[in-house]
Amino acid sequence: MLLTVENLQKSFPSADGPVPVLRGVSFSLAAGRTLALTGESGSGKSTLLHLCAGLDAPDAGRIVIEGRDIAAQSDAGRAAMRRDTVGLVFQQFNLIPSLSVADNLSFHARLAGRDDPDRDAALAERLGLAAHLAKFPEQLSGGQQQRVAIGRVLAARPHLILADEPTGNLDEATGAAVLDLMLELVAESGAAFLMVTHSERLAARLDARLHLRAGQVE
Ligand SMILES: Nc1ncnc2c1ncn2[C@@H]1O[C@H](COP(=O)(O)OP(=O)(O)OP(=O)(O)O)[C@@H](O)[C@H]1O
Repeated sequence: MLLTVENLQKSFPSADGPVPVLRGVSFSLAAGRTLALTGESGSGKSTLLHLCAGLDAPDAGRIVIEGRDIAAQSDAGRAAMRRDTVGLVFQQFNLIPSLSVADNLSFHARLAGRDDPDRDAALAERLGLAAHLAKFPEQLSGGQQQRVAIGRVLAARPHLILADEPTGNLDEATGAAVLDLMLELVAESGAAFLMVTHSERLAARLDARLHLRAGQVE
């Protein structure tokens, strides 16, 4: 299994004491498979995604990525796993405004030491960005910006791609087209893909679904 999550627990502090958000979540995801993470607002989807990305640490339980327990790593070890193994796509595109589209595309691959100009050019072509490489993010539409964010992740060739409502800022038609393209490129890359979505329709396009209710898998 590429990703195995076992009995994950996470609470957040509040004035009335700790509030449990994840209450024993377990699942696994194989390489090349896509999984939609659904559930009501507040059910713990983003929290689960952030833990899988090593952006936060669980209170209990295990997150094993390619045989390594991410929670058992030091901060530096977690940062290295994020850089080398995991790719993240958020609802906010999070592009670097001062860098051109071309430099945004290759940014993560460079950090991971996997920069390949020929591959980047082919990826830009597939993403419909070839004519926009010298532009800056603010000169692109939302759909184009999200395609840059997706390309930036794919260019670094992560084995696990985590996406938090990646089409949430796009209109329905643009969102559906961007998701199709993302799924096609993810399938070609062989990565495992975990995506938070509120949309039943988008969730149905992935191989499987994990539905959270009040911090537990339903
Ligand atoms: N850093 C934090 N500190 C305190 N509480 C938090 C924190 N992050 C999340 N929470 C709480 O945890 C619960 C779950 O939040 P989470 O964002 O994981 O839900 P979600 O299912 O992704 O919701 P949505 O669909 O609205 O994005 C919420 O009640 C939220 O207020």
